[in-house]
Amino acid sequence: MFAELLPFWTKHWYHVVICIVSCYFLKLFYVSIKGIVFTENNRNSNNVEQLEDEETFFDDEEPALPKDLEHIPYKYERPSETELYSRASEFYKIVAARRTIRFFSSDPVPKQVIREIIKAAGTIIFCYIRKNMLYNLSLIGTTPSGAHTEPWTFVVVSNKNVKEQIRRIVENEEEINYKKRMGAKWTADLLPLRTNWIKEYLTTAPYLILVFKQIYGILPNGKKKVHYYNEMSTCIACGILITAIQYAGLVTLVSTPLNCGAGIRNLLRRPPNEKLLVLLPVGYPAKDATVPDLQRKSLSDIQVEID
Ligand SMILES: N[C@@H](Cc1ccc(O)c(I)c1)C(=O)O
Repeated sequence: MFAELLPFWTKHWYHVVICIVSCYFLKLFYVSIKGIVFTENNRNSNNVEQLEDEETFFDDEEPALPKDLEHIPYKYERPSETELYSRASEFYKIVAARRTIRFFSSDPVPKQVIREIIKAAGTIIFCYIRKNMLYNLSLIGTTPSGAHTEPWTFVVVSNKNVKEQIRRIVENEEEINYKKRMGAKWTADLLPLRTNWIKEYLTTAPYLILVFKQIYGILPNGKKKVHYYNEMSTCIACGILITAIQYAGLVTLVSTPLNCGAGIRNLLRRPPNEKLLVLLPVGYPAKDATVPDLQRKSLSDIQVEID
């Protein structure tokens, strides 16, 4: 059979060689691109213990939840229809008073208040620094999540020095964002809000809450655990967080620092499975705080009823 194919090889050998050489260069190209992307994602990460993708893989045998998970009766007291309406209206009044605040008082807020707020949202990591070491303390919370994986981490920063470093990272990137990355249309659209790259609130607010989504979890055996709907679950947790801040009587601002994710993650020594979603300064508003005079869409603009 090989002898039969001999005329083919002798005629087309150079095609085969070209094919092999092309595959080799294609692989070289892939490896170098992967290297660039990986290095870019892990810049400034010297202090972080790396969990590289090659070292962890999904453990399919491990179920997300125990197979024999017990189901227990749900304790519920049905409110009257009058009570339903009055509670819904009362809640609406509380959340309707919420505004995005960019001017904060530096007055201290008891840490216990912040802990209660974050308990309402999800797992919290309280960071504190002693003798140049960063320590974490964790609690658990209420938000629903895909397969109950609770794919979030809330880092609460009150340390002056860490807040200053975060501000430096954010302002450096935001200056580039405003001057180059966002483009003329975007900056023009933001002009009425009077925002710019100078973020004083990052150092005046007593707390910065940094919300990370965990794109996968790590099992005790070091393998990856699937975190279903991790972004959606963490966004829901952020909604509960903002509402809890408002209900407690404090103010916040949802800031989304473009291009700051890796820098802040490394500064806070968070692992590579955690990606920064939003950053919320939390505290009292400054006495002379102002807000843009905005109107919200009406119910008929946002709701469609199908009976
Ligand atoms: N993140 C930037 C820019 C910004 C600000 C407000 C806003 O509604 C939008 I869209 C973008 C900043 O915080 O300045």
